[in-house]
Amino acid sequence: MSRAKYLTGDKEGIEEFLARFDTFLFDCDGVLWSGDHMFPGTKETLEMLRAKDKRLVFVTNNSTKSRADYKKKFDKMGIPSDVEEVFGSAYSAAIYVSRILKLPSPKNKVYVLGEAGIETELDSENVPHIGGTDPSLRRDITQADFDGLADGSLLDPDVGVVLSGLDFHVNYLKLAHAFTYLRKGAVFLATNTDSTLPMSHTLFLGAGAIGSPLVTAYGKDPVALGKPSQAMMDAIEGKFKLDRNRTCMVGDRLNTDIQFGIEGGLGGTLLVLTGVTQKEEIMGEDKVVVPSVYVDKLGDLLG
Ligand SMILES: O=C(O)[C@H](O)[C@H](O)COP(=O)(O)O
Ligand SMILES: [Mg+2]
Repeated sequence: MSRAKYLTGDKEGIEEFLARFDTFLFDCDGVLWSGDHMFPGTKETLEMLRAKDKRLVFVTNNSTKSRADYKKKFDKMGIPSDVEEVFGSAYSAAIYVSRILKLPSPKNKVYVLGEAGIETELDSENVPHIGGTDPSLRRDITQADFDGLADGSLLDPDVGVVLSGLDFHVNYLKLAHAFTYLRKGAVFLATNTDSTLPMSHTLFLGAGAIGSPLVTAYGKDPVALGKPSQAMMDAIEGKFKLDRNRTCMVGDRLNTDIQFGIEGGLGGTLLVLTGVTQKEEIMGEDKVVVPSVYVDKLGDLLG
């Protein structure tokens, strides 16, 4: 038995739950889709919520895509959306660096371990950056690299931050650059530290797994700016003027999405079982992170 209420098939319970909220914060991977495969009923459920005048915000930890990239994905999936409804961990990290950390220029340059989504969002906040998708880094490390990192001749003196995210092109050379900047005093940030990535209806290495070599070598954890970080929730509240009590977080992962909603004091959290979390993880009276309600898949909200 779970403290969370099971709503699949409970038409009345669904209607009552949805009526409690004006805004739904939607996680993406594992809730709307698995990679490019949209779950059945997703499009219709989002349309139903919009027809009820609910406001939707797409809050993803996937930092490989920018807000504009997600808008293109929504368009490709046939999901009506506005780019301003997307708030990803890459954007969350970019505004943290530019508006909260605010290192004095020129020492505010970011070394990126990640994909173009991070670079695009740093550009949107006029934050200088290196690394990332630089093709010159997609090769084996050489003795000259070791020597150049050691004597500093390969280092950019303006790098003040290392930002780690999901990187499908990670290698020893990129990690060696990031590690050396950390040892030189750079601030250690992460877009998110999800251990796994839901993809093709199974799990692969997530951003947290990609950045873990740095954590092991450097001996310190990064400050993560994605879910469950409340810096992200505060930024979302500020941008969308949330009434937290009338806001619900919809997610597939207990230690990011549901924890994000609970720690953010939202009116409710809804777990779907199409992503990372399995039903057994919310069963039993001893579980710490438990959603308000759960369904097998998002489309079950259609009743
Ligand atoms: O490893 C990652 O970055 C995450 O698994 C992934 O991107 C999660 O995306 P979300 O479920 O927050 O949309
Ligand atoms: Mg997810």
